[in-house]
Amino acid sequence: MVLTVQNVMKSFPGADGDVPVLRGVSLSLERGETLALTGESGSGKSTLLHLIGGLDKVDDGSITVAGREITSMNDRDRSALRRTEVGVIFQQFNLIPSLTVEANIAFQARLGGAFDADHAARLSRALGLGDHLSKYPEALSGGQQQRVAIARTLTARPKLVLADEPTGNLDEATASEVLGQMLRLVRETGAALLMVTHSQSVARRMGRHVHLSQGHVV
Ligand SMILES: Nc1ncnc2c1ncn2[C@@H]1O[C@H](COP(=O)(O)OP(=O)(O)OP(=O)(O)O)[C@@H](O)[C@H]1O
Repeated sequence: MVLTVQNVMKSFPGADGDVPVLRGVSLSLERGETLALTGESGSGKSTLLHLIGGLDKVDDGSITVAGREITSMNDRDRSALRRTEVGVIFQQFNLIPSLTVEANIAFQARLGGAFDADHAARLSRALGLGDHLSKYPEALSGGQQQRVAIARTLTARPKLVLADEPTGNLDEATASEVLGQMLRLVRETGAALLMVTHSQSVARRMGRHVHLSQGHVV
């Protein structure tokens, strides 16, 4: 199992006391599995992704990533795990403007000490970025920038990829193509993928689908 989420609870402070967002969420993902996470706006999808990514802390319950329980880890160990085992792809690409495409792609793997130039070159080619490696992000289209963000994440060989509406701001045809490339590469690298999406057509292309409602997975 790459990911096990057990009975996770999370509330945020509101005007009239704490407002529960996750009320006992459980799910799991095996190596190579792809899972779509849907739910209404405000249902807690991003919150759950942040907790799994170790960017926020649960109130109760446990989260195990690549065999390690993260809720009891200190911040340093959690960031180390995030660098080496977890890859995150958000709607905003968060590319570094002063680095070339090639350096952006290498960045995360270098940070985690796992850079493999051949692997990076293969991923760049597979994502159609071969001719753009010496350019800077500003010279690329949105779809190309998103492909760089995907290549950057997968170059680090994460066991778990967390994606929050990664193709949400691309036109339909480009979104479909980028998603196809991403799914193929995730499968090839054997990673597990958890993807938040509002799109039923995106959800249908994933191996499994869970829906977040009233603080529970249904
Ligand atoms: N840091 C925070 N402090 C207070 N409330 C928060 C915080 N983060 C999220 N919330 C609240 O938790 C609820 C769930 O938010 P979350 O962003 O997880 O929803 P979502 O399902 O990802 O929504 P969307 O589809 O609109 O992105 C919302 O009511 C939000 O206002």
